[in-house]
Amino acid sequence: MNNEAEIIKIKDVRAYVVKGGGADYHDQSPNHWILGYIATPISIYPEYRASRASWGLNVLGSLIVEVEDSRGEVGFGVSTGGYPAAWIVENHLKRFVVGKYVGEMEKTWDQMFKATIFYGRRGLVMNAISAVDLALWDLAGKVRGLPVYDLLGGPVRDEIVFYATGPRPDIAKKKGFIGGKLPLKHGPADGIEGLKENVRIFKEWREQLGDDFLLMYDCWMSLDLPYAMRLVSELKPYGLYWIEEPFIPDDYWSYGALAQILPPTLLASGEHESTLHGFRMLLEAGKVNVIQPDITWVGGITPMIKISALAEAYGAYVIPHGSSVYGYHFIITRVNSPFAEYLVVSPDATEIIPQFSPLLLNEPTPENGRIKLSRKPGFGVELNRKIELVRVK
Ligand SMILES: C[C@H](O)[C@H](O)CC(=O)C(=O)O
Ligand SMILES: [Mg+2]
Repeated sequence: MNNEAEIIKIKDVRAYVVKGGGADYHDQSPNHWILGYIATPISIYPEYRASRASWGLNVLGSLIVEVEDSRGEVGFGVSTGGYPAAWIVENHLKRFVVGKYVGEMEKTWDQMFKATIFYGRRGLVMNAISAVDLALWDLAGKVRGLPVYDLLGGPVRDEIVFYATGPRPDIAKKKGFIGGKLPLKHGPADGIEGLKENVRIFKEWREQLGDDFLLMYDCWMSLDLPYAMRLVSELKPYGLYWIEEPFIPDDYWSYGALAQILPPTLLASGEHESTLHGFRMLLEAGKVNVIQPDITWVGGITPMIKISALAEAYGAYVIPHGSSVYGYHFIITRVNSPFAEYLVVSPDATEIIPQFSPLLLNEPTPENGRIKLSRKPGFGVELNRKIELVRVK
């Protein structure tokens, strides 16, 4: 750390909310594929089965946090969490940031986490902490003139390869992705007919796409153990690479039970998990092979360093959920993160557009299924000032 950076202090923190896509990629118009007929825990209620907008998956909006240092340099970070998370940043977290020197991420994170345990640990509070932490890493990179991946120890590979999440794995394959993750359509409430339909959809894609293309199913917490066991048994002959998030995050024991019948199919989960201890439970009791922290939800880059090291000790991959550029800067520095997720956010899943569209400028987007990161300082992206940022106080 150069001496100059040591004495540069943070003088202001600002929180904003943006509606319409961005880091809250579920905040889309109701006819977007991501809000359609996809199994969720609340699908057991027929009135909430056909559309994920019906029960409010798109209510939050994106959170943006800016941190400004005494020389006027600004770093920013993003998350979901919308207005309530922005309020937490302005009215609670700010005090742990203003007056710190640029680069004090570990101490700031520890203070923000410990001061919010009484109402936090997960969800909105971790969204808020994430955006602050990412803003601090962005600023630290800008002050030093280095990309965040250099602050994390430097790249272990030249480029990142991707799988794509969405209902059109055929387009993903044509565009050079190494695999596709399908949203599971039916959950237990759709009965045996729904289960057979889930299997039929998967089988047809496998036959169309060939054996070497990775194919996964994302169950978005919607299954119970007996259903998951049967689904996996029926999909194994068709080369299910991983089954993702079959159960609600706290049910580590169903994860552990399912893990016993899975190999060679992998068990993936963790996008709604947080804290080092939460991931320890997922790895130890849940026996997951792939953990998927979302860097914009889990608390930012700072906790990722520990969580990723823990996963390595368990022989597990770390393939962050979503996370866009924040994930890319982390993944490129970690041996146990062999590829990345690209979440298809074009409404009909036919185009490859930036994951956090329209929030960021210069957001890297896979070309031929891969990305080479630039050497721009910080995370190398800027806020798109043409969209409406609403300041929250
Ligand atoms: C498609 C999934 O249901 C969800 O919207 C995104 C997700 O969980 C993932 O990308 O993983
Ligand atoms: Mg998922």
